[in-house]
Amino acid sequence: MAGRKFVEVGREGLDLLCELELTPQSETPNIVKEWNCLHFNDAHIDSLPESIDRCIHARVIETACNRLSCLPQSIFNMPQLIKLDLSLNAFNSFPIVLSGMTRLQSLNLSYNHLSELPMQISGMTGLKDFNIGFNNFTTFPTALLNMSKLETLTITGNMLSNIPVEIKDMTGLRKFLLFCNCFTMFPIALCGMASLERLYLGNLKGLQGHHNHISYIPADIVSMTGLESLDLESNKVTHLSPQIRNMKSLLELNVKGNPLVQPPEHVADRGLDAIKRYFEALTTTKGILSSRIQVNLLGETAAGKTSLSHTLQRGNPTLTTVADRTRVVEQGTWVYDQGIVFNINDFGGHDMYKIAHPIFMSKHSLALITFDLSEYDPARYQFYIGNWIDKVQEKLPGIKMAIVGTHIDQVSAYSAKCSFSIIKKQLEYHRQRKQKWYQSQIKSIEKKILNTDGTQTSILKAYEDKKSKLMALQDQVIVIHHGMFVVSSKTSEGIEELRNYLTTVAKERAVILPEMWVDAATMVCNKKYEGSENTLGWDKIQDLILQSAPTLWKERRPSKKELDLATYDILSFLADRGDIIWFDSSPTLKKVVFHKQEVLANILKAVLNHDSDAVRLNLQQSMSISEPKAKKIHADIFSRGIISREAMDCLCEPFRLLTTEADVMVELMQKLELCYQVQEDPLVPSSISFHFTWLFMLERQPELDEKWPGKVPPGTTQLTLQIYFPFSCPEGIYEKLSVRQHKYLGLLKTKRIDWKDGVYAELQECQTHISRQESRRHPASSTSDSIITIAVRGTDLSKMWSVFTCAHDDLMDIIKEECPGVCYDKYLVCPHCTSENCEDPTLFPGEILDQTYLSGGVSKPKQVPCVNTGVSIPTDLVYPPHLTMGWQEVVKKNKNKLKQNITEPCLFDLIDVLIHEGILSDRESEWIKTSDEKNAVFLDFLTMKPDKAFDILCQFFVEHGQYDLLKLIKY
Ligand SMILES: Nc1nc2c(ncn2[C@@H]2O[C@H](COP(=O)(O)OP(=O)(O)OP(=O)(O)O)[C@@H](O)[C@H]2O)c(=O)[nH]1
Repeated sequence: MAGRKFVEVGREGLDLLCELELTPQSETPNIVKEWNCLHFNDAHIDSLPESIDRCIHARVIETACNRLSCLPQSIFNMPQLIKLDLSLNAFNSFPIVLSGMTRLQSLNLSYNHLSELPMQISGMTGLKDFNIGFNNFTTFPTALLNMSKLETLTITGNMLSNIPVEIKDMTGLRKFLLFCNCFTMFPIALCGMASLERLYLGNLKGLQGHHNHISYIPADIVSMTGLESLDLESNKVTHLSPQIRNMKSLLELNVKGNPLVQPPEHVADRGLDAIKRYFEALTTTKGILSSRIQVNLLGETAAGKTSLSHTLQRGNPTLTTVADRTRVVEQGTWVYDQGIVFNINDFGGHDMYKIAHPIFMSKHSLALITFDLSEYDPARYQFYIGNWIDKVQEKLPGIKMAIVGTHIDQVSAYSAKCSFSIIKKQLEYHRQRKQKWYQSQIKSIEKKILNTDGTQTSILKAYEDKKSKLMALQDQVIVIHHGMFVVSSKTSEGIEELRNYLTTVAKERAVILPEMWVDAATMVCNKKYEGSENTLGWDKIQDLILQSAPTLWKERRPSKKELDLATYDILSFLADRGDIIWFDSSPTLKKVVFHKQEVLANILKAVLNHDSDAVRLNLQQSMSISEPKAKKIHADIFSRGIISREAMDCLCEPFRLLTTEADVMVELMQKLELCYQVQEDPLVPSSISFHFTWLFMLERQPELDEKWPGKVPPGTTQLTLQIYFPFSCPEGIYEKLSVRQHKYLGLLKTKRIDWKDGVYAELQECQTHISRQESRRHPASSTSDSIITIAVRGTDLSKMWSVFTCAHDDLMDIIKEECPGVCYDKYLVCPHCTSENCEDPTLFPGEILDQTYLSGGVSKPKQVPCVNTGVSIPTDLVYPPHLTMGWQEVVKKNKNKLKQNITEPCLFDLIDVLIHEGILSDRESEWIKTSDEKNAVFLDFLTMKPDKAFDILCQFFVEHGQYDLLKLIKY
């Protein structure tokens, strides 16, 4: 038993050892002999005491982040030592004393200044895991070649460009990490290594100076018969070898961030199986070089988008008539030549339809921001150009954009030149303004990081995450084609330049596709014009695929599963290039393909129409409803945003939808979170109606003041979160949040009251008030900052936090899904200040809510200062329960439920992950697996581990969809 006990020691242990060093003859205290884990990280030391060998049972020494450049000789006398962490120190040469330590299994010397290793290192016959990442190696240290027992070797972040052929002698090597070196070619010597299981040759973001630039993968890679995982992220690979499909052992392949042509990026994004199927398809049919790109024309009404779209498509100057207004989207195809085709989306400029634009835009598309140069008023830059840039970047950060001024025929050359140079300056000012915002945010987060105590790993992680997200977004700020195009759809002036630009981009993005896919795609696209169906069902799609499939493939008689997979492959490539709209993440909607996008656009237009007269006319013309009913439906839509199922059918009547199609449309509206469903009378199915938050026109009713008075009532507490969007609130964010809240209310309507910019709801004995308002105006750019406020009142803090954190998490999810590029900042308003109605309340960082656990395993102090009022307030008013108790306590509190719900295979997987991350030892794992109460013993071990263990546990539950278990430990 004694041997299994873990005794860890930190700084105090180091102090005691330093005292013992002064008295070499003294007896070693028993406690020192019991220590087996010495944590001396970040201890500001430049040497370890010679007395270290008094810790005769020490198995692990962690002394990262110090200034060590040598080791005490006595370390050699520590026979039990198996793990030594010397990372982030000052070693210029390898500490030779270690070379005789045959039992040492894991040695970390990363982030030192090593450039060579002595031959004696081969004496470390027990070494399995060796990390020399981020040193100064320019060539592979040949001393390692004799170490046949080494299993994991990390040489990340050095300057290697070659690996010697003798590497094959390292027969024990399983995992080889070579991220961020200087490889320009795949190290061919590795191809002979049948034992290698995991190989990392990618690059890490944001790392300066170290980059692998591999562009070619040799076919010989198939000889790596043991390879399970290959990482080539952010290299220059264009073609993968078709042989890759013969690599039976390969389970993971990361080729993100490569300029892929074969397979195309969208195939690679879907994982190794999709890549293998792609190459399989290339064996039955030939590969065709093809480029079909979606071009999105965006801009205000009458900017000249439709005329430009027609001019590009027809190859002749074409003007629309004024009456020809685009609603939502009009689609067209411009065939440049056989291999290059553009799917043009011409979006209506009307405000209401902007919310629908992202549905039609693919992330690999191009955006042309279009404006009428003859009408251009520099004072309205933001309206004509700026808002559109912001909108596109919010929704699809990193997408390629260009600016197009139309009506050049109506502008003199001189004024065109003037406008051109003004707009250029305005674009630059816009870019700088955004960049400045990011810089100030990064600075403020860096300040927060500096002012946070290093033990607060959880909040530090939240800050670091925010910082890296801000830095990534800052890099993408308004990447716009350097020039601006000026064109005329009347005279064709400038059209040639625009066409050249588009075709150059298309050529750069050409990919190789299996002919079978291309043929199937043509069949589906033809249905847009030939068939009478509004949507295509799964069976119909499979019919088309089978019709176009080569005989060879059909003769193989593909199983149902094979046919389903081929259908997925073809549909995802069609969706990626914007030929169809397909919601593959929804179990019911994925069986339906919206191949006629204008049908979808028209239905959205009919339902979201703000034109009261047009809707009245539509209803009056409906065959299925009486006049009084039509009036009621009209009133419901325009006063309350409510559309009954009957009304919906009536609005969709002109599109002659089949019942199944109408059902799909209704489901789609909910999936897109345009509305929530309410059943007024649980016994009457026809009382179902849909509430469109987008259509709410009413102002906040004064009666609401009774339920939610301006001042917090005595005995009640208010938790408040403010999310602040500089420049503007992205369209649809608030509306979606409001719809999403309905999932907690179910079919009940009585417990919520909506108005144009807010919702009040009663949930779990708490009151919730979510609202959106404009704050500061920026006259120079004619934009306003916006704030979404989530407030919860009640008397039971634990229930309040649960409702509050759910609403916060919903909003964060919506931002991630809908507008990952948006700028925002968030604050928790001090509940004490709110109760006192303080004009200038104390604001706590909103990132508090991004933490998953309380660092350090110790409870927070009971009080925190409210700086602006100078009083102390209870901590649980600012920190949710899981952050006041410490995650260990939360796990212990819910141990019974966790114990009952973690299955054995799941537990074993989790143990593997924790061993892999160096958190559980093999002995601990054995102990758990052989015990009768496996889950209980596991949880006991877990609560003794550092915070990283909790992160891994949460991540594991997320990856395995075990949200109930996650909720148990997180909220
Ligand atoms: N002289 C001239 N007229 C143009 C040009 N481009 C468009 N127009 C005219 O400008 C008006 C608006 O053009 P559209 O192409 O319909 O504009 P839009 O951006 O599609 O407008 P919405 O559909 O409302 O969003 C029409 O009367 C066109 O004939 C151009 O380059 N030169």
